[in-house]
Amino acid sequence: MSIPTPTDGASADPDLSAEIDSVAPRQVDHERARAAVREFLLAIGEDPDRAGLRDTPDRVARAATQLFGGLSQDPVEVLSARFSIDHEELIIVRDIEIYSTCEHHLLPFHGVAHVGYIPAPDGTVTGLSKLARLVDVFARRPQVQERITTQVADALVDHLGVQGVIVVIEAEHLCMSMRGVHKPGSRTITSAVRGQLRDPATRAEAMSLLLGGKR
Ligand SMILES: Nc1nc2c(ncn2[C@@H]2O[C@H](COP(=O)(O)OP(=O)(O)OP(=O)(O)O)[C@@H](O)[C@H]2O)c(=O)[nH]1
Ligand SMILES: [Zn+2]
Repeated sequence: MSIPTPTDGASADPDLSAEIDSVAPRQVDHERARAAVREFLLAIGEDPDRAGLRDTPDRVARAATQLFGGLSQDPVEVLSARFSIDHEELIIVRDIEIYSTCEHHLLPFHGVAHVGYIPAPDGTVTGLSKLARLVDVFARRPQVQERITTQVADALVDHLGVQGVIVVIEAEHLCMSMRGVHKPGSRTITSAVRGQLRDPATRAEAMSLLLGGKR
């Protein structure tokens, strides 16, 4: 499979350029989620009081706290871990496993994210794990893949002051695999490129490191 040359991931869709500064914590309302799942089980013709389902509303509500935990997390906080190592060249973390939930069907999509950036001119970087945490902050929300890609790139520009960033996400959407069009195995690839990485030579170097002999 070949990856298309990434284009600027910016979009005219206001949803895609949604404000990513400090978010007001939005904790899952456990009791409300529990009641909604019980109601949903009734709606599909199930008996929520049968033995196998009795604890399901509670389990789903607890799972939602993890799956949508990103709604109460602040990307600014993740990127507050920073230090200067006087490095002004490309830094890439690739193959970051990503699990998210499609906002159209509330079904999972999963795959890998690759994040590369050129630090700010003063050589300030963030911890490598923070790039993966940043991906999770945005993935653990009801999402579309394009928005996660855009939000990760913009967070690095806005809150780490990077000179350039490239984000590529490859994922399989279960809403396309197990229902609807029924195309298991199809992969959606999205990219966002900002700043110096929009230069064709720098972008080409980043892409070859990012895909690192995988294809
Ligand atoms: N662009 C984009 N589309 C997505 C994403 N996740 C799911 N979708 C699509 O959202 C669309 C919703 O289309 P609708 O016609 O409103 O819903 P639907 O009738 O369930 O569509 P089908 O999936 O084609 O059965 C579908 O084409 C999905 O494939 C995503 O991350 N990005
Ligand atoms: Zn979907």
